[in-house]
Amino acid sequence: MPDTARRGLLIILSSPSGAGKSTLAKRLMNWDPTLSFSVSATTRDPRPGETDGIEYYFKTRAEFEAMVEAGEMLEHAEVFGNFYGTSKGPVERAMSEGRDTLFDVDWQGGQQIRNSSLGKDVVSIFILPPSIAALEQRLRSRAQDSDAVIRGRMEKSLAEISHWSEYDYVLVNDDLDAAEERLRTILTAERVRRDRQTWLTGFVRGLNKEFDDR
Ligand SMILES: Nc1ncnc2c1ncn2[C@@H]1O[C@H](COP(=O)(O)OP(=O)(O)OP(=O)(O)O)[C@@H](O)[C@H]1O
Ligand SMILES: Nc1nc2c(ncn2[C@@H]2O[C@H](COP(=O)(O)O)[C@@H](O)[C@H]2O)c(=O)[nH]1
Repeated sequence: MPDTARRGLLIILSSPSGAGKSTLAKRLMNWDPTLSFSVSATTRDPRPGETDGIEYYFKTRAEFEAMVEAGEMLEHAEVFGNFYGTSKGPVERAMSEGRDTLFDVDWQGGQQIRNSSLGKDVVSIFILPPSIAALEQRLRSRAQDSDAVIRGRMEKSLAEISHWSEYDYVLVNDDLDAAEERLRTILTAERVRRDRQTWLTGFVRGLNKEFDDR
């Protein structure tokens, strides 16, 4: 096989709040521990059981703004009244090691990553709930947010859903096992495509060199 370094894929998961991104991301990470999860920074308060550096890096507004000012962020956005963002460093490191990175970001983050210099390595997946009633039921059964927060998130759900067509894939998270299986299939197919491209790039480079050396 030609010796061309393989680049990691950037796998973006977006959905309205409560459709199941974090649940599916955790399942994918269990299936393939070589995946790197992009831990975002946020100004939102930690939920019970959340640990700094695991689910998020919890920041004050001033700390978050300083990261943006320093040009550290690949993307950032205000979502439900708090700031969320992705640091460039860990993503670039994982990519250069050929490791695929999973992102749980809203549509604004998805757009910014797609439009960044890393955009050609993006595979974007939009996750839909089976119904709006199921979405609300999931937010309530998660039992992590106040009634007012859940109402606010439900009000924004259609605006988030309106961006579905910007994504490479759309999948309905009805049955969790079935949705995980569909995600695995997408990832496996996209990896085959990437590896084929990497191989071909090296092969054509070899042909050019052979031609030049004649
Ligand atoms: N297919 C499913 N069927 C039933 N419940 C589900 C399913 N997928 C996820 N859930 C549940 O729905 C709730 C919300 O899921 P999760 O926290 O993964 O959503 P999310 O999209 O990451 O939300 P947010 O955008 O707010 O972070 C959780 O309690 C989770 O266990
Ligand atoms: N643009 C970004 N959006 C992000 C990022 N990390 C998370 N999110 C999105 O925020 C909402 C709310 O998340 P929650 O943990 O408070 O429930 C959800 O839609 C996430 O996808 C990020 O780095 N950038």
